[in-house]
Amino acid sequence: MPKIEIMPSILAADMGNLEAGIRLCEKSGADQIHVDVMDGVFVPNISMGPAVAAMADRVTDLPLDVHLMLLHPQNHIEAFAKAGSDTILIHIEAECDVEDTLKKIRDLGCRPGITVNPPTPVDSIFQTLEKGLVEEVLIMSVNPGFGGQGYIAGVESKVAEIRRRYPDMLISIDGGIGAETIKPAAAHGANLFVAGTSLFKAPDMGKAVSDLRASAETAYCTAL
Ligand SMILES: O=C(CO)[C@H](O)[C@H](O)COP(=O)(O)O
Repeated sequence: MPKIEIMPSILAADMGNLEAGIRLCEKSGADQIHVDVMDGVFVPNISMGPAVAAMADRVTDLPLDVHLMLLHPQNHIEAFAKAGSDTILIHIEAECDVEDTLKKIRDLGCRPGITVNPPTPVDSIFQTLEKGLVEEVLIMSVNPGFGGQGYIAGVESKVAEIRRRYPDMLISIDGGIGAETIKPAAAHGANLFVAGTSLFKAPDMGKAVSDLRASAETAYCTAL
């Protein structure tokens, strides 16, 4: 079984005290910090930029998994690499030369990742995977732009298809992940789980992280 990792999305943190939110993730046993970057064009919302990623990098030793919901990610990867990102994910739907941008992310010393929106067929990313340009696939289980949305059931078939073709790939799922929805996602082969609302609204984030991890591990094993 691949390592199950829980990645809190700091989009759901109190923006008035983001540093405390990041420290809470670390104290709660999270594995990585997920940073949601929105440009108000690719998605109808604006969130955070490289300065926030740099702050996160200063306050935690956890890896930063940076999700660029940007129409033109190629213009910003250098800034996010400099800010201390460990993984930089771009969208297959972005207006850029996707292969070239993934190569540049790797050249900048980061792990390149590719993200797929709910309406986009999974085979759209196969060429990038075949060419070995991707180290993490992120399957969106909500239409991107806002936290706190409901999980779109059925996207797990994309996870299963990637896991079948690429048994060693890191596969993350993002959107509406909580105690129940993590189970089908894990049972279909996801091993990295982004959770915003369910973790930041939990009365005890440490318990919520352990419970999510335990549910995912059980669901993953049961499916084998
Ligand atoms: O990418 C995102 C939104 O575009 C968020 O990461 C995602 O929605 C997680 O938040 P929540 O767990 O609250 O759904």
